[in-house]
Amino acid sequence: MVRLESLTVRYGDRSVVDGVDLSVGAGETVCVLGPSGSGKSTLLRAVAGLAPPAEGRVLLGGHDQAGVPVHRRGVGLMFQDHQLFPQHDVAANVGFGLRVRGAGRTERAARVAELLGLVGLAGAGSRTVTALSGGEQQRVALARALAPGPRLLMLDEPLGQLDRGLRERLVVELRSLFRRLGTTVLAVTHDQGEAFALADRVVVMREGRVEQAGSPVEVWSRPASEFVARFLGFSNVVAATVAAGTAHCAWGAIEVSEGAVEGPAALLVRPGGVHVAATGAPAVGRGRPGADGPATGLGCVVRSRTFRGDHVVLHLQPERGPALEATCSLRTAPEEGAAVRVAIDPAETVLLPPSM
Ligand SMILES: Nc1ncnc2c1ncn2[C@@H]1O[C@H](COP(=O)(O)OP(=O)(O)OP(=O)(O)O)[C@@H](O)[C@H]1O
Repeated sequence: MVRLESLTVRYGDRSVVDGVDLSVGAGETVCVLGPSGSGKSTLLRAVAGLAPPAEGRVLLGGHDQAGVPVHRRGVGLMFQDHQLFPQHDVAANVGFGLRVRGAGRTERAARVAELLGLVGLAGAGSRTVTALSGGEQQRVALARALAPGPRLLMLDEPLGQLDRGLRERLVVELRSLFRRLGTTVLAVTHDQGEAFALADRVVVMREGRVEQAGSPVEVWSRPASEFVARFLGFSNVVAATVAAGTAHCAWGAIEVSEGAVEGPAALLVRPGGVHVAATGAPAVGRGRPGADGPATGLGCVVRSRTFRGDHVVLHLQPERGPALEATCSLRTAPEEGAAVRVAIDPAETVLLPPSM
């Protein structure tokens, strides 16, 4: 449905999108994820025809879109600030694209009613858009983008301005709606939770380039780089050297898979893989084990605890190496200031390429 070949978009002499190759299959939902300024919106604008490529090609349905204007690309756009027409009611907003295309009054009314039903706003056609809640406005914007039956729906931070609870609910609704309609979707967001809940495939961007692409599970379980790991919120990353199935790092020696590439690397430890046991011993004045001892008894001090509903996140200062984050149950969480020993579970680690 969508194919980007070495797509580059420049502002002045700066490549904001830099040689991106990406495909989106029919009926697939792809979410482009990345920090602010990584080029996500520009990528979307290039596909829509709002930002001309400096190099490379945009193909939709196999056809090169060079020179094809926005309104002839057959794409539906929905932006963060949903840009509804405040002077028109809900039905006129949803029917806007149909009217532009010359659809008659009866056809328009039927299609608008159908779409309002789809987005859970049946019967709301005569309401004023300014009197709707943020979530309702979002649904109207979605119905408007879907109304002309676009072959591709593009969403830019679709749920950006809504509160967390509403976003989580809408993401689930959107996903089932897209599945039902078989809509092809290319969305951009900086919110990884949103991307992971919505997408069949996520694409992580960094400074105009694709850093990693894969299913949510693949990216989550095997981040390709320290950048991706940190972007996903993992902070336990340390420089390591791999030799004979062991990663040697400041936190100790940790078993890795037999086939692991030897030499310099970075090691990610998931917070759930940092197992904490209280020592009862004072935090200071402990004997220091060797700099590369086994990571089964790394002494740490609990710097802070953050309550997260069903678990507690502990911020630990190890006796050597960078800070560590651990999760544990409410029942077993040690107090701030407590001295603990941690064991690192090798099954909860990921070897990453060495960081630059
Ligand atoms: N019209 C423009 N002229 C010059 N520079 C621009 C223009 N539009 C965007 N940029 C720059 O291009 C870079 C990428 O912007 P873009 O909006 O694509 O990033 P983004 O990843 O979508 O960010 P955000 O999440 O903040 O929206 C930014 O550094 C931005 O300042």
